[in-house]
Amino acid sequence: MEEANVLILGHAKVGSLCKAGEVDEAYRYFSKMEFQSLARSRALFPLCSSLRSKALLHVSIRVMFQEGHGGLQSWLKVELREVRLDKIRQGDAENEHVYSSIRRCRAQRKDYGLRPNRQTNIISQRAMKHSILCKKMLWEKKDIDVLMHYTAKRMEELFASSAAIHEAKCNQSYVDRNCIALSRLRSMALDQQQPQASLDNDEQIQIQKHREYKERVLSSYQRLHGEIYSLDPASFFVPSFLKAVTSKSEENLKSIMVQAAPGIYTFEMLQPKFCEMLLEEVLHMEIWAHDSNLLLRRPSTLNIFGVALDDFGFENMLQKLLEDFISPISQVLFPEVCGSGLDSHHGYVVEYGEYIETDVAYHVDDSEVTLNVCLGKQFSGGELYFRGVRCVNHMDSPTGEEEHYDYPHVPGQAVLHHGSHRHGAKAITNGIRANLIMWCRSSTFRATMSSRKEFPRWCGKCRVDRYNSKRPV
Ligand SMILES: O=C(O)CCC(=O)C(=O)O
Ligand SMILES: [Fe+2]
Repeated sequence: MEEANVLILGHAKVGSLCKAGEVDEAYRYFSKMEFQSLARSRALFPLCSSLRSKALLHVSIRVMFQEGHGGLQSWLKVELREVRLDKIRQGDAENEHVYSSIRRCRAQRKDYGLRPNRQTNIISQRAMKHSILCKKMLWEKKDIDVLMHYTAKRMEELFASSAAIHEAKCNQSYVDRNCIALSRLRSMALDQQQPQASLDNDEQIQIQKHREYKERVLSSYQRLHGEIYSLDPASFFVPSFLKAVTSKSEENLKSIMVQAAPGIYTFEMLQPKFCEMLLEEVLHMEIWAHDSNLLLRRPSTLNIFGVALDDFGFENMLQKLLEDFISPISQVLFPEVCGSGLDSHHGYVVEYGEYIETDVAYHVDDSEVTLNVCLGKQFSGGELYFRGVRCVNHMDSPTGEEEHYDYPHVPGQAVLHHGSHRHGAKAITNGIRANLIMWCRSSTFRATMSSRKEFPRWCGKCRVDRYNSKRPV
């Protein structure tokens, strides 16, 4: 095999087998991939001359970048699915992500030699930069060859790293609470009222950094669509939503809501034009950050790709959306947590793609109520799965059969749920999905919650326990 003929663009395993002269083994891998109907990935593997002789003569390098990445990702998923299935067979994983204990999870992480958060952070930052550059090139319509050249250089490294991340994530089966800590810090960061003395040194440093970050963004970012930074209900919302909420009638409000499952409400909300503009704005932010050598802050510990909108000047618009629209709806639908209204928020856009990031770990939000609206674009998979509402004491308790609900995202459509409703998002299997998410909070609820002794009525486990304790033995 002539070394010079070896062109390795993609899969680390196939690549290293080729390099080592293990052509038959490489071919076996490649055939397996074809067998899994991943034929379009073919173009990603411009293999060495010996492989070509095995009927792969028509391999073309000039494949669209996204298609190529899709191929790789699919291949990765096939492998991971097998790993996961093995674990299920061994009785080592129950019910997708949901039931297992924290102890087992920690042990597994140790096995992989990973500290997922740190590791994920480092890799994701690299992947993020890579993705943004690629997006930017596509945006500027650069020659696809240049793009492929860049991709080729980075792919092997990124691919190997993301395999490790995905493996770690697939085994994460307890409720991820990191997002709560980070979000607490974030909300403190810009809140001058917070008694700073109660914070430790690390927290103070983080807060200061966030403040500086926000100042830097706000002072130099040039908006693409200035008009979406102030709330314009008539152009943002579909007429049915606008009419129902502005009528201020509980009956009208309920008439546009579908209760998909207990405590999960869906309704048509955003106009396609607004979704499109918001997505363009987010891309514009990412490109600007890349060009300015600014590492974008992640919207939460759960998401690698996406932008915290409040850092970019959307704070007032989202606050108005909260006060005028989401709060009145939530007072009707979730009186137990926001009867007195919602008064603060954390708003962001998240993005998922076959290559970038496909799913979200099982978690609860740092919110009383969460608004989640799909912005598009075309995708399959990525369902939001819900597994029952729980208070902090019962976060990892099992899910009852009746608490299982999977919601398929639809562009423009919103879902509103209790922040403590345990949930996650399944992997998307095709395309790109982006969502606008707003964690909505009530200071009144938080103040009274901390002094309350009795069980919360909204927690599924507390309810069952109370019922059982009252039953005659
Ligand atoms: O991607 C989604 O739809 C869910 C994301 C989510 O749950 C979150 O960001 O808190
Ligand atoms: Fe969430």
